[in-house]
Amino acid sequence: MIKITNLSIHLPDFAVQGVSLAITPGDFFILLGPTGAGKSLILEALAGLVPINDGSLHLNGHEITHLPPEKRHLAIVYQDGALFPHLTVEENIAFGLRYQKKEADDACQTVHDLMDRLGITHLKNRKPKTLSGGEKQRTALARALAVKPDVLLLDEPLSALDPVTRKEISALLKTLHHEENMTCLMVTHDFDEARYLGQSMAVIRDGRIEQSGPVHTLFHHPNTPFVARFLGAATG
Ligand SMILES: Nc1ncnc2c1ncn2[C@@H]1O[C@H](COP(=O)(O)OP(=O)(O)OP(=O)(O)O)[C@@H](O)[C@H]1O
Repeated sequence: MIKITNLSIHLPDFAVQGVSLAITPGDFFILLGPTGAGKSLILEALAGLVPINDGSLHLNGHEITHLPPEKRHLAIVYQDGALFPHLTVEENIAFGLRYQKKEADDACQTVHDLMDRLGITHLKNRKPKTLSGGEKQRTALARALAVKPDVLLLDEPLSALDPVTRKEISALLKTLHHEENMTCLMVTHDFDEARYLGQSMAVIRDGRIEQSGPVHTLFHHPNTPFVARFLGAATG
């Protein structure tokens, strides 16, 4: 489903170097690693938001390396939701649908169904600055799902939330992933989140993949001293 081959990104003070990953359809794939390791850059390269120097990206067998972001059939959710401040909750969710050739009635139905599913119908006329962190992330998730992406990219979507809301939204993510059988790729710092949500994962270090495979394998059978030390903090 997602194939990243030999991805390289050269920045003035940092480089992603020869990253290759294959993510199967329906997988919940986690990118874990120390701060500044290049996790978000890999996500953004896939979304077409940073220029890449080398390598190729494929989605469902089609090369997307040089496609503009809006043609990649991906949606991304950020830590702070990145909602449009001047639009209401309902308008934020409907935003991406403007670019899809959908009948107005269908688009309206999609938005209402999503607000209902994510429990935010009562907030539909509110602007983002009046929302709590959890309400913002529910809206951001609804906006991402509205365009029916092939892959949902999640860049630390839970890290700005208080612990209770974090649990709530991560349970919601798990349900959505299960119900939609959607492929998800998530950057996180949180070992518990990785174990709760993830099926596969890669540990990233200094712009390279240190180890990738099933979540359970990485936590229990790390194959480098770095992964053992890094994840060791989680297993005690
Ligand atoms: N547009 C850019 N221009 C220059 N340097 C950048 C750019 N984007 C990211 N970097 C640098 O690349 C490195 C990796 O950044 P990235 O955001 O991918 O790390 P990360 O693993 O996601 O970190 P964190 O877990 O802290 O979010 C950092 O040193 C960052 O400063």
